[in-house]
Amino acid sequence: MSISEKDWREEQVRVDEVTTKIAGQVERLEAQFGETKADMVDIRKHFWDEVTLNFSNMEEVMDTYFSIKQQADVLTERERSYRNSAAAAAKLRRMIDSPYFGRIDFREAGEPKEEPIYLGIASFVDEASDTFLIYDWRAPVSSLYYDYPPGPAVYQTPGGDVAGEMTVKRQYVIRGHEIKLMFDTGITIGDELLKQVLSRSSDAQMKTIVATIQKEQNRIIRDDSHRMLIVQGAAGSGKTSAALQRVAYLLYKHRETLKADQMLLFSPNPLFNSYVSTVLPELGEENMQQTTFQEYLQHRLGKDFEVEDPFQQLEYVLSGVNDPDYAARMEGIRYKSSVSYLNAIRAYYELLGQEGMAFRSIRFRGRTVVAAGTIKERFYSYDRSIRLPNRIVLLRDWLLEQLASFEKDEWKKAWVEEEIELLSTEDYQRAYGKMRRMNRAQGREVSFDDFEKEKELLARMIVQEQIKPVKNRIKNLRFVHVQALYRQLFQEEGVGRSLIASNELPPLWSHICKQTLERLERSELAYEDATPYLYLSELLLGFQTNTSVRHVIVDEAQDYSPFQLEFLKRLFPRARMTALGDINQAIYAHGSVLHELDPIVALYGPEQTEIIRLTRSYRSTQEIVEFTRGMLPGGEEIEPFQRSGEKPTMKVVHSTNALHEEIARDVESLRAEGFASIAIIAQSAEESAAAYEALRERLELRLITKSSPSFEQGTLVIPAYLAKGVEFDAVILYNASKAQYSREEVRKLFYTACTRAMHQLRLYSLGEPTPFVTELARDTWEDRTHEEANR
Ligand SMILES: Nc1ncnc2c1ncn2[C@@H]1O[C@H](COP(=O)(O)OP(=O)(O)OP(=O)(O)O)[C@@H](O)[C@H]1O
Repeated sequence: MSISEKDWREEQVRVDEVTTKIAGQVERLEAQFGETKADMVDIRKHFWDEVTLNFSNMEEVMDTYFSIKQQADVLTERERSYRNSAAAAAKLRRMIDSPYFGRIDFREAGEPKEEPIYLGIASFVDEASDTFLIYDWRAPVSSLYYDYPPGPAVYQTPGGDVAGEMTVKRQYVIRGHEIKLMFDTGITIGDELLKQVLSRSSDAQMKTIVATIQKEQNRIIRDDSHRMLIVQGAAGSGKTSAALQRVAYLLYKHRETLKADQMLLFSPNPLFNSYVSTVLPELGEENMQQTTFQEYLQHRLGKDFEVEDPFQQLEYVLSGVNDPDYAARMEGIRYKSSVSYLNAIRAYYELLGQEGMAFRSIRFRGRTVVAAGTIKERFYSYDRSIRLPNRIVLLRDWLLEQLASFEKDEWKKAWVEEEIELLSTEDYQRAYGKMRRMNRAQGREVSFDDFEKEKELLARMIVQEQIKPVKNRIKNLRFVHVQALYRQLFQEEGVGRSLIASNELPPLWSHICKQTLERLERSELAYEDATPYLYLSELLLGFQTNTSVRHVIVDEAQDYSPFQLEFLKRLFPRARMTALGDINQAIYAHGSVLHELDPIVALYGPEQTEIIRLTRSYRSTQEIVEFTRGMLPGGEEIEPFQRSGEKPTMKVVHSTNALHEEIARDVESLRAEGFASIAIIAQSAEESAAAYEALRERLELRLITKSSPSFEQGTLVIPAYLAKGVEFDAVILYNASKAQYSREEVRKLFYTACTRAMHQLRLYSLGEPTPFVTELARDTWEDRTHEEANR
């Protein structure tokens, strides 16, 4: 639908009017917070002038207290008002440049006239006329823009549904308060603006998509009625984007009660955090908290074990094929993340309620205070109907009593006397001072005329100091020997075998047991053992919980095992969860929760769970999507967005030298074509490092490793698993050979790597190419093997 000259002029006039008003408002706000700031400085400077200090009697002390409090309250109030006006001004300042991106004209049923509604990143009300010149994209009425083409339409409000007719739907690109592009959308016309947006260059950081949110994505963003929202979406279908706009939406909708730091995003790797960190600030919202599951495991288990991270595990899976233990490890990885193992651990916990608990003796200075056997006896003497973690609490209290009675006579022991003699004058003085303070705090004023009395007190204090760590260990329930209990599951005569249903027992179980025990012996915890170990420990000792987090978003959820999600549910008992994933990008060797949706749906039950599927892929050109989807069974369901480019290419070379020459030349030509972000994707960290070493002499480029702090624009060499979730203008697949990619286990990794490309995908193969490509329809890719280098 073409827009008339007159319409353009009128729209530009409106943009000018609105931006002038916004600028006026910004000026007023700035003046206002300038004043507040001056006030704050003044209050800080003269704080004590306004306060009368008098401590002569209780009444005066109280007066002094209240006068200080009053001053402090005034200051806090000014600071809050300053922060609020500063945030409002910052948001509006962004809107001067681009005040809005959409318009709908909507006539409510029963009303004579339609009303134009303009949508922007925040609402703007004209103070003079008290009318909304711009509506926040998250306002109830704004959902019409995302959900309907022109015609009959309905939106929901807290007061009920509002039906009517949409007569115009218009999209704008406004920059520097000038309309650059403007489209009217009809039923038959595709999304012009989306096409424009998608053909741009990729960025080192993700961008907001508010102007072009698609209907099915809008469902994800606005779903507020389920405890668990699962999004299963193809590569590039906007899962992460939708999740981030969802955070912004929820912060807006629940602005009175929900704060950004009550929302937590679990991302696939630390690099990803920097990639998505600009989206919310761009929308004028604060960033949510971000972490990785590994960070949490490390925090909880890092003191006791060397905890393997998922990337180390994956490197082994990729490169350890010739290791004699490989098959057992692979089977172990799969089994230890399965529902069957989760059930076995739960059954183990039940069993431990009856028998088999393991404890550590309580010892002090090499002597046993309470032996492990005695602790065990005591534990099983408690009523079996008391829940196991509660019995442990009873045990803890009992052990503390035992320790206290042990401590009572300890000060008379010879070692204490020796310790006193060994005290330097300084230590003595310090101990003496401390003793006096302690006594005073307990209301005892002791005179130290009596040498014997003084020595006794000192001796008691020495014992108290030394016994403190033992007491703390008891308080922290360290007397429960979780390591031995976990080990027990794998011991030859152990219980593991009996707990696992015989048809579920992995064939290589004995070998898995041997491997696991050897590793535990070295105080190492394999990635596949880390969550089960922690889960068992929490079942026994009580789950640690975080009740302040209200919303947990799990990105790349296909990489989580049922254990891990169960864990998150327990850890955040008051949170809703959004899990985003793509089963086709499940790169780890373990089973994925998304594979069969059952375990993930079972987490909160089907009534509280909503599943949304996204099949349209926005990232890559139609040619790249047609190529990559062929690699997957059922891939034909993935729909490309109509944006054309070149077909992916494959070039076979026969020496590493030729490989590097060709890649270097290709990068130069891609740069010359204006592509700013180019990734050379290798299979593993090892291969990336080798590629980087060889290419750095020929090209300016950066190597990305798991400890790189952020992505930057430019040419990168990166292992496939770190490129997850991220995108590049052009992707060069470093060595798509049969030797590297033929096992089924790496198909998804290969798919993930190829789907990172937005505009160009070029594959190189040293020797025979991967069957993942050669078995694809021949018209989906181009063979450039026999082309001259200088095409
Ligand atoms: N509605 C939209 N408007 C504009 N761009 C969009 C839209 N939806 C998705 N995109 C773009 O498509 C690309 C892919 O989106 P995103 O990274 O969110 O997908 P994803 O499903 O998380 O992908 P993957 O699973 O492959 O990591 C991004 O560049 C994003 O900006």
